[in-house]
Amino acid sequence: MAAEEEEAAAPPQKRFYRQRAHSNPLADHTLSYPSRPQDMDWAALFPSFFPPDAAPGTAPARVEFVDVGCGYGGLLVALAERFPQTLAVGLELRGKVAAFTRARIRALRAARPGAYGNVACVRANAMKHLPHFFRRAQLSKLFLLFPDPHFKRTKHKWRIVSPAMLAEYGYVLRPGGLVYTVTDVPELHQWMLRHFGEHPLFEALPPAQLAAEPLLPLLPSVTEEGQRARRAGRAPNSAVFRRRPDPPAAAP
Ligand SMILES: C[S@@+](CC[C@H](N)C(=O)[O-])C[C@H]1O[C@@H](n2cnc3c(N)ncnc32)[C@H](O)[C@@H]1O
Repeated sequence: MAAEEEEAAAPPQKRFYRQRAHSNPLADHTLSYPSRPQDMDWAALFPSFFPPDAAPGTAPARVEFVDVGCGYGGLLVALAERFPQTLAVGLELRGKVAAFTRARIRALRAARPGAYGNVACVRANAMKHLPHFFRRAQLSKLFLLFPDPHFKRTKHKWRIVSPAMLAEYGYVLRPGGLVYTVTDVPELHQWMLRHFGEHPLFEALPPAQLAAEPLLPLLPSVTEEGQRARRAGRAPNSAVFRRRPDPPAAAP
């Protein structure tokens, strides 16, 4: 095996990918993103789902799950194992963290050919560019796991849950699609409950459906932040919100 391939196949070490805990999502970052969803080169991220010999007219595979602020990729790995036929992408603002997650997925793919081909990570600012990546009603699941709490009132505008962001989540999610939130910060949990509760496009999942939601028990401990919270004895607060059907069009 060539040295380059060996390097690509080795699991990455976090000490080479350290970065400041927070990145200002409103700052100017040098990010590349497509002008429109149809301009995104998804085949480069998920080559096994875009075979060159696909029959003409075959509908191209599309991302269905998005992990907003995926960090070091723990959820993506779990999704790859549980939903191997569903494309899932993690959006991560911090460059080195996104690079770690990409290297982690590369190493997993090399270690188990045929597996992990359905997950990928993109360095992106979900607060600015979500509709550049995804079409209207494209997604069935969105994950907001341990989002940055930004405690100070002056930084609340950096939070990934806000009326403006909910309008975008409502745009990219299909009716019936689900948003999963987990946080170990009770005040942020209340903030998310309030914003989703007040938004006309979302409703909290009724308790009986929440209890039967198969992914929910997994989410608090599958990511690196979740494991950190668990080690520190901080309890996770979870919620699931459903995208309501579109309201009827107004009469002309
Ligand atoms: C506290 S970490 C949680 C990471 C992961 N979800 C977990 O549970 O381990 C929050 C992550 O969201 C990322 N993030 C914050 N704002 C973002 C944005 N606007 N777009 C994409 N990622 C963002 C941060 O860089 C950070 O890695």
